[in-house]
Amino acid sequence: MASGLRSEKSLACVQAVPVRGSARSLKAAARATRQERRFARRSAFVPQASAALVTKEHGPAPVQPPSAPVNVEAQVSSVAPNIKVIQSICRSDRLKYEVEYGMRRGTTDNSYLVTAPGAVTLVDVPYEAYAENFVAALEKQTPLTALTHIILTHLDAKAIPSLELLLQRRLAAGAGAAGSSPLQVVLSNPALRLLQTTVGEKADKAPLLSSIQLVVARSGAAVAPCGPGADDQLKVILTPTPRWPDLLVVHDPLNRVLFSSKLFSAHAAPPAGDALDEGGWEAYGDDWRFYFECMLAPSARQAAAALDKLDLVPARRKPGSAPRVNKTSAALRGFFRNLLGLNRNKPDSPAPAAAPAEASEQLPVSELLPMHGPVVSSALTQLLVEYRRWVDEQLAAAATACASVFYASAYGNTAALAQAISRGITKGGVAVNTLNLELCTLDEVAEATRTSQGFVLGSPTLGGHMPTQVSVAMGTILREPNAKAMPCGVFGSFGWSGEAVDEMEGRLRDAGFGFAFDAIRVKFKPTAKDLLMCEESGRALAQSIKKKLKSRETNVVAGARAQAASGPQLAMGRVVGSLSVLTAKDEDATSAMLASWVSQASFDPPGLTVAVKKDRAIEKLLIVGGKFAISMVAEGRDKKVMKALTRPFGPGEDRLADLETEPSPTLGAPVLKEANSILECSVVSRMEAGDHYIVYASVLEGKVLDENVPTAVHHRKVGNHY
Ligand SMILES: Cc1cc2nc3c(=O)[nH]c(=O)nc-3n(C[C@H](O)[C@H](O)[C@H](O)COP(=O)(O)O)c2cc1C
Repeated sequence: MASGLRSEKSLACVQAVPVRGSARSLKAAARATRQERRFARRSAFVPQASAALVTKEHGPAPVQPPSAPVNVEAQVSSVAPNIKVIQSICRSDRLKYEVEYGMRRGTTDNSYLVTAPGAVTLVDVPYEAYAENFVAALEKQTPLTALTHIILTHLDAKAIPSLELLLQRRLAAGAGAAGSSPLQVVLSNPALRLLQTTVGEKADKAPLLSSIQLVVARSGAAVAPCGPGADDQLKVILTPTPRWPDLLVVHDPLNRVLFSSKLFSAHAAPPAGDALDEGGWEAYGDDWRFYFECMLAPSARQAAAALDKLDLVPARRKPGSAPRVNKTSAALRGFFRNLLGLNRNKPDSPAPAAAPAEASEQLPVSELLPMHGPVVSSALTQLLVEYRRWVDEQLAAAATACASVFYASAYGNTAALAQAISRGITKGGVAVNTLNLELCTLDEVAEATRTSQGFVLGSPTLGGHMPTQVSVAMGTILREPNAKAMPCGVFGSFGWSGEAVDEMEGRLRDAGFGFAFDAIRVKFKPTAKDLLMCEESGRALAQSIKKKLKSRETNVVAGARAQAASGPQLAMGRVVGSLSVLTAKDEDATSAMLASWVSQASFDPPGLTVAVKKDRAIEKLLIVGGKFAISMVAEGRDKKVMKALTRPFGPGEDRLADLETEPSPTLGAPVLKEANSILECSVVSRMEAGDHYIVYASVLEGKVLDENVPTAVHHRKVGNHY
């Protein structure tokens, strides 16, 4: 298709190709129409547009408002005696170059500096916005002329300016003099091609490539020293995924750390002075999971292959110059392997730890050094266990049902919608394959359609139409014989007229397709409410797919559920809870749910827990720091409330429409006028508990509205449903 990066599929934002030449932009600005000028004033999020999507046929490009400067900082910390991490940090959510939404906690781009006798190795360079700060921080750690190796675990087009700046400064500092050994840049083949086509094509930058030696990484190859011993060599392992075909990780056997690149990353900026995951799972568990769901869940097969290949085993840091043999005891190793699910197909296999470490492919790790977010140390074992579980969940879902999300996006707005819809599908228990139409081939579109049970199509409106990439892909989808039987949906961001979504909807409707949710049209950048609606729409598609698959199997009626209930489930049904309505608010997004699994959990400070099913869209609003209100339902008024909240709701539908509400005093979240008391809460922590999250919240405010009526109790017959 349009882009040169044909083999790449992508969940998130397009590989933006810079629109070159300010002169061209100025001329275009002079020709901009009134509407386009209005667009320029209103469009808040305008990163570099994708030149492949925004073509001349769409008319002159609107004036781009100057991007507000993003505050970035660089923080350097030691993570091992000879390893430093340079964290390029953005504490706002403005740097959305990968995950397009939900980046409330900022992010970091991590680079690592490994010093060994005769070698100084830099692992990764950050995104261009950090370039100046990063190079300045690096220069404080080592003269640039002392660098012997750079390993690029993944090369994004937007990180290339940082690499260029580093190489320029290195040359200016006198590197490359006759007789000096060249700087080796180790990278995978796809990254090499990207570097050659971008830097190599710029006349002023091409000489930078001749100042370095490009080394294509082979899996298992030792690429640079990491310590004094002959065996102390950084080893490269290729772990490509459709989104990141160039991905590789690097193992340091001396320090027992893995430079894990995108794996085990999170978009969260640790507090100043903290490079590690202080606070462990409680502090970052949600961030790791969110990153996994957005970035790796759509490539679960490749993520599983990478985990199998790496075979990571938690190990203690080697004291001093201890021998290289992994001393983790056989029993401990067997335990971890079971925990990580690595023995699951070989129940009778002998304890793998019996073999010496050198003979096995296992990689002992005491810390994971990812590309984004905190260094994983205290939560290491749990994160390894959870990754395996998340991957297995995705593979299990994919074995039964899969949906494809096809989209294109010039400015990232439609990409943000695609991500939220994809997450909703995943949460609904259906595997997702998200393809950026600008980066994938038509064969991939056809193959994805053939292997899916539902699909969603997203497009921005450019020049009054959907871009050619979307229209051509749509033709491919329509030609697939199985497509018509699938539930589908359309979505898109637009500026003023929004024809693309109408065109897609019209063509699909005319061809007799059935829609799982109403067309989603969002003006410019989606708000919190739009994204919540997208998640709900994704979930609606997942439900529709599952319903179709189920209708082919035996129908499980509600009564059968009770009959099939076992002793423990029947006994669990006798556990009662007080009936309440939980309402959460975030910017313009509000959601509500009936909650009877609410319990007081602390006297001082006053605190309570609520169990929230993992697939609920409201879960997104109940992250740490999220605010919510609880309305305790009064006895005698429970039937009306139950009726109003247990009916099915469409995506974006007001769940409180049938109930009388008013804003709560401090948070402004809607609360029931007829409640006997209300509580306003702030989420302190949450943990996974089977198919629910247990949310612990401190109570900020509370008020009794009706002293005389007790709270309604929710009685059930069985414990396998509410
Ligand atoms: C060159 C150009 C032409 C556009 N033409 C239209 C148009 O005809 N109608 C419209 O509603 N919006 C138009 N827009 C606005 C985009 O649809 C809007 O910015 C949208 O948020 C882009 O979505 P994206 O971020 O997914 O690319 C245009 C934008 C550009 C840059």
